[in-house]
Amino acid sequence: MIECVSCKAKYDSDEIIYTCEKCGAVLEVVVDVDVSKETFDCRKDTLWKYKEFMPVDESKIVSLDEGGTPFCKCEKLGKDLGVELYVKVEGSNPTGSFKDRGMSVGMTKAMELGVDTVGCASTGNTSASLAAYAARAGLRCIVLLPSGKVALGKLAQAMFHGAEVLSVNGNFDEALDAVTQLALEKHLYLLNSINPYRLEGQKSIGFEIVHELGWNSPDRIILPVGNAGNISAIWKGITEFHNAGYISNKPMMTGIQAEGASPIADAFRKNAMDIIPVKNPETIATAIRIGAPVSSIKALRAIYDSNGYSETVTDDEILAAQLELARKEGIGVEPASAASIAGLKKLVNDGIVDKGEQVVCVVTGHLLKDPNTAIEASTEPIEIEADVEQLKNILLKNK
Ligand SMILES: Cc1ncc(COP(=O)(O)O)c(C=O)c1O
Ligand SMILES: N[C@@H](CCOP(=O)(O)O)C(=O)O
Repeated sequence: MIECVSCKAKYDSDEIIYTCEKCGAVLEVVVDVDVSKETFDCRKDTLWKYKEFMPVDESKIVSLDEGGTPFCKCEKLGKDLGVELYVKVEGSNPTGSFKDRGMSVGMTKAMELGVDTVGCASTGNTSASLAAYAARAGLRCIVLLPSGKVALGKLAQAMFHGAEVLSVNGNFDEALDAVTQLALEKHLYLLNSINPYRLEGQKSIGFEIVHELGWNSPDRIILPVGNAGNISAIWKGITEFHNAGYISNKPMMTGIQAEGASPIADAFRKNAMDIIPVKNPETIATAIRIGAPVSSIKALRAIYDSNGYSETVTDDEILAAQLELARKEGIGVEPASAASIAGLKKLVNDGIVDKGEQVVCVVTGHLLKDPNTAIEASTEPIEIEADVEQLKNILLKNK
């Protein structure tokens, strides 16, 4: 069953519907599961390990073995900040971002519904993931990208996996409005996170975190927020495991936005439930360059209900955190992902995060998604001849 998050109107799971016909709010899939947590033992480490919680037809699964991503303890960074820090490395998914979790379940639903064309608007990662999963499923794929604002790696993925790529003169929010209209006119099945089945896949990040911690919740989960689906999904997953009795506590959900694209952090500051959309969002972290997040209600609920927090970080803070994570811990992430680390640093400094807290930062996409930003932040290679004496000189000079 699908339910409106606001007026609680109910819809059949066979209906292709994205928002409530009665009040216009976003929808969520209601799952009712009664299995013991031991059920998941000895299963392959993909999100389908938790298949009882995935409300789709098991015989139609479209998968690239997404999920089961690394959960790295960051001793050095954690010590510097005075917290017990873990990083959930979502860049290790098949196309290099957490979107694959959502796409696997969303594409399975598409197969169940028998659609022939799927589509999305994207700042890059959704399109890369959708293109790969559509190829796997054998469906036509249309993606709308804001012209000139998509990182190179993501664009290459969408094109190479065979999506029909449309470059829109406008920003992500405008592209999403346009593709949503196409979906409402039934030209394609929309697989942005406004589709509640996308979030069913992404909730598995929450499942894996508490499972990794021995069926315990961390004190806090911090993640970057753009269209606001992921924070909502992780909270849904945590809540479902809590309701199932697998865990007894829940984390403070903490959403970080870029300063130039921060409607949710702005609403949080005012203790409000409604956002004021940002007309011209701007940030170097193109993945979260979003002014009107479709899941803002779900995200703000997650933050308020969990006694969580929301904060902004500057582009400079994002780039510094990206470099620090790469150099101190060997974890390469794209700029948007580093917003979680930048946010943690700011919240420690401001005394919002307590010393000794157990914190999980979700880093959402791989470094190679945005090679240009990485190269610009690095020192150029030194040109030399293949000469041992010259090499030795350089080694000694740089020691
Ligand atoms: C790498 C990356 N991080 C974070 C986000 C933000 O996630 P959400 O839109 O679910 O808030 C996105 C896309 O939106 C992304 O591509
Ligand atoms: N960063 C996203 C923006 C779209 O988000 P979605 O989760 O609603 O698909 C992207 O990668 O395109």
